[in-house]
Amino acid sequence: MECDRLVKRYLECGAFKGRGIAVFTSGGDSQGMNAAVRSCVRMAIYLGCKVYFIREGYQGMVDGGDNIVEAQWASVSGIIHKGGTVIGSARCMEFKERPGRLKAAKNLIKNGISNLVIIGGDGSLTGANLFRQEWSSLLDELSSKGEITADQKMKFNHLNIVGLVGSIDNDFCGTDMTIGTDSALHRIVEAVDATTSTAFSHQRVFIIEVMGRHCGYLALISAICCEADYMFVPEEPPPDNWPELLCATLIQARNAGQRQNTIILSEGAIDRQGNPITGEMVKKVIVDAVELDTRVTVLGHIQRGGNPSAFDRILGCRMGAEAVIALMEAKPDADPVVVSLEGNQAVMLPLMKCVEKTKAVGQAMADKNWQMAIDLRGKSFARSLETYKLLNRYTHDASVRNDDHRIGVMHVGAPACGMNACVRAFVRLCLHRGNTVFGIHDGVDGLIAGQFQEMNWTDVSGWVSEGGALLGTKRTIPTEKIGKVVERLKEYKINGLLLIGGFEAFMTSLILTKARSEYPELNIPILVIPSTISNNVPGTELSLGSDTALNEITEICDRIRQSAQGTKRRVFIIETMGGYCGYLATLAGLAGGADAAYIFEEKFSIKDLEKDVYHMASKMAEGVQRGLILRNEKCNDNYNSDFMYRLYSEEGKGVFTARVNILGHMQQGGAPSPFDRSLGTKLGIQAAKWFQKPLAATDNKDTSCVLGLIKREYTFTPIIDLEEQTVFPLRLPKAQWWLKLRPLLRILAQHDSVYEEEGIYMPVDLPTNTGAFKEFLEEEDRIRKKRMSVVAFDAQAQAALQRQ
Ligand SMILES: Nc1ncnc2c1ncn2[C@@H]1O[C@H](COP(=O)(O)OP(=O)(O)OP(=O)(O)O)[C@@H](O)[C@H]1O
Ligand SMILES: O=P(O)(O)OC[C@H]1O[C@](O)(CO)[C@@H](O)[C@@H]1O
Ligand SMILES: [Mg+2]
Repeated sequence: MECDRLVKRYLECGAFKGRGIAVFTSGGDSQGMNAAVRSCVRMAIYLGCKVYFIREGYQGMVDGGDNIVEAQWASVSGIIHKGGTVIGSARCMEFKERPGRLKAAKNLIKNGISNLVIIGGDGSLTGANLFRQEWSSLLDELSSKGEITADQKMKFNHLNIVGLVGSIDNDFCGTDMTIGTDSALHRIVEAVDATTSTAFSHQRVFIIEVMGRHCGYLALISAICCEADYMFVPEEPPPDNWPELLCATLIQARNAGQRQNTIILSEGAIDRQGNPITGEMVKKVIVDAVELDTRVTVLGHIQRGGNPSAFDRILGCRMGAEAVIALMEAKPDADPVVVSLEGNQAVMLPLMKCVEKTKAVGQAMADKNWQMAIDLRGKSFARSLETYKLLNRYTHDASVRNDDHRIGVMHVGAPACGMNACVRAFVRLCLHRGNTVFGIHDGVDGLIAGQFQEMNWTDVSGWVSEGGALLGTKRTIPTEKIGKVVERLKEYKINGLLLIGGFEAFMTSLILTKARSEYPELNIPILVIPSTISNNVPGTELSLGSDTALNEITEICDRIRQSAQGTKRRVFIIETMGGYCGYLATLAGLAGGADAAYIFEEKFSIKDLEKDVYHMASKMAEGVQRGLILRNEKCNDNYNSDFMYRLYSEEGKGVFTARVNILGHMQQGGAPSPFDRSLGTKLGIQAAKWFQKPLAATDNKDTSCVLGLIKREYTFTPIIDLEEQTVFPLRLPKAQWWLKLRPLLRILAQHDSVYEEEGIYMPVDLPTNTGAFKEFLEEEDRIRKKRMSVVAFDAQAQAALQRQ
């Protein structure tokens, strides 16, 4: 099987021996900062650097002393699941002035540090850039005052900096997501789901104020995720007559049968004159004009609290490692970079350009150039804004009507979170364009049985927050039943079909498309939206529902590990779903800080298992109490969960005990994650737009596609083209982008084999004068020593047991 390994980076262990590097967190804390700190420390140690924490952000740098401490591998153990930042963060006024920065420079040089990883927001990164620009003049001043030696001045004449954007606000231009934003959205969505139920009981209006400073991202996405009736964001102040518009919207919703309303207000919301719009102002408007019972809830710092989401942990891991590599490879004359995320790819962007662009948004807002502010926030922001507006208009769009369109929407496969949001958005936009939409219940079986429901605007109200598949779903594919499917489609005059589901939806579409020559009635546009927790459908990098599943697994792993507190050394073997696809096991392994994640795509032998068991034992010997091993349900028929349990139990005797957890259907999740809600909504919109073309009968391959997310773009790929990109017996796409994350998972788990793999599996006739051969020997030596320490520990433990 072909794997997407193109992006694999080869870096030798110890390649940058002796370099001094420091990592710190600054500005408002955010969830995921710990994952980034952990990753920086471990990658730096892997590369042979001496790595320091600077506690309390710039304040610790200015104060020096105990605030600058060397970090060890174990210093970052057991922190990945924690919110906030274990090394502290601060807003430091002293650093804004030169004397403060002078003290900071002296403290860094005293500790031999001239490489900095800054994890913070735009302010922190601006400060770091200024510091770097001033560095040589600061050194001149320190040297002239005799506070550093000439040697030190020479040795540390250059300051390298790399930025990681850690902030819940997602206000930094250049990255799709800043570390912490996704977790803040989790908090907001949980809170709004909670207020919605009480609002329903009392028929109330809730105005929820969310953070974000001058950026409306959190407000905008949470408005989409929570079906808010009205929203205020700073980048697009409401029209001057907003009080009337707002009240009319609320009344319209009530007339349509809604018992409650949600209004999302960004803390930075302003009117078109630039004056703040507050929760109390909005409340007064509603109470005075329409006398609805209204409450204001300010979510405040709750949004910055709690455990990081799976996404933020993974983002922190990826960005942290990339930052250290970028720092080590930085040339003195090159511009400093910020590590960003573009789609699924980590990219390095010029830090100052991003800071300037970020500042330009503020300027555009100050100039009341709202369109410019939106454009500068990026395409995704503008698209989200459009999505929100489209779904909140109750009126039909008279300008673009397609009244002859009769489109069916159904699920095929297992339920996945986000499916309902997708149906809601699809139904509403289609209705908006004058189409007739039929919800087909219970998949292909329901279609054949004629379970068609004509959908109205209000039929899908409240669907975004619902897990599972409200239309019902089944795994049946129409192999032997094409004739019956065609009969029903004809009966209901269906001239377009949307399938939202997993590999079975893909198969159904392929079967129907291939049957077009036999059944001309199937010459209708057919679209598949991949939606499965397994993330195994070709034509997309991410399928709907997989983010919720990942969060479920991550949370369960946290709980399982915690359950062993007080228990002596224990290893948990956790089996995840996914069929043959190792996506969930790998990503949950990264998010959970797992020691290993076994997947089908990456072959492993008994030797690997043996090595991992010894590795685990040696970690335990060094004081680690708990181990986490993930295995995908189909990673290997013979080395199944029971086998692994027995292996770990047997080999761990006297050192640790083992337990197995097979997670099963709980991975499908309860309430959808914010990402799945918003992805489902956006995919539904894209699908509805796709169907607005004339629905002419044609067997053109472009009329049967998969709608996926590829490199952050919504992409329509003809299903016929995807056939050759698929391994059908394994139900897998041939290329899977996430396989490139495997080496990182192993490095962060201190899995020595990873980057020396070539060394270990080297042919025996390797010339002995090569570096690779030397590495091979060193690796052998390391493993041998580890084994000895395990054996020694084992003997000690056994002796102790005998004494009892
Ligand atoms: N222009 C600047 N020059 C020097 N230092 C700065 C500058 N701007 C910010 N800093 C330093 O960075 C710290 C954090 O900045 P700020 O409070 O703007 O938060 P941030 O990094 O933007 O994060 P967030 O906005 O997410 O809270 C400041 O307290 C200060 O120490
Ligand atoms: O924690 P503090 O200092 O009260 O700052 C709150 C601000 O920090 C953030 O949480 C992050 O920048 C903003 O959303 C909010 O305006
Ligand atoms: Mg900021």
